[in-house]
Amino acid sequence: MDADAQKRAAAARAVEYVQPGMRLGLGTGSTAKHFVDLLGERVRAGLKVVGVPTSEATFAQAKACGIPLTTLDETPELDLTIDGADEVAPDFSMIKGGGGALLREKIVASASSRMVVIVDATKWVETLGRFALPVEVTPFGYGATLRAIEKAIGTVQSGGPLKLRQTKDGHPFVTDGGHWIVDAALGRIDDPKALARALAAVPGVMEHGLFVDLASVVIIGGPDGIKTVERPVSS
Ligand SMILES: O=C[C@H](O)[C@H](O)[C@H](O)COP(=O)(O)O
Repeated sequence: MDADAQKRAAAARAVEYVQPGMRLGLGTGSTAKHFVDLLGERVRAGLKVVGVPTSEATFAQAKACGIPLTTLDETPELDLTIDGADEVAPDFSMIKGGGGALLREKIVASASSRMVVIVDATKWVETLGRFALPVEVTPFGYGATLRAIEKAIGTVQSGGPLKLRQTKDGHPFVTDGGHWIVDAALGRIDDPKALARALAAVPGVMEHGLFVDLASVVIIGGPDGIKTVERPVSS
């Protein structure tokens, strides 16, 4: 099985967590796209659910698939969110935001009773940080915010290059919320909770891609099949 087939297999397993009548958070990215696709098949076969998309891309896909959609204004509490991730560690801390959807993804996941994360086996890592950590910032005061992010990281661990995410034509990548993204190449993140707190305290940071204490199940699609891991009981 190649990586894409592993993602689809994980997504297919995640569909089994969906029950009739559920209010669902619909994730973003190439793995979540498989889930939305498979959920659409179930909906067209008669399953009744309602979804809140975490990005404009997922909104368009879910709508095209015929999945009934709502918003967090109409439906502020969700039963289950299914989403991908860029890295997941054994304590279920994660890096998300490789596709730039982290802010809406975190709001939707936080409004959900459960979050099921679907990944291929390459994303399951011992320590987070090989994937550059996305930090979403408001464009106003960008230079000052960048310095403050650097300092905040320095209070917790050693830093690394911070890079403004750009489109192919050299313009800043703009998120669905109208913000920019700084990718922090940290190499390793030994204390995700402490780093999450430090980054959240920086004015100008709208959200960061560290998701801690949110996922309850991780479904990993590997070359030899699917593995489902339940969140360890925290001490
Ligand atoms: O912003 C994007 C999201 O956090 C994605 O869920 C994450 O980047 C994983 O995406 P993919 O499934 O495409 O690797």
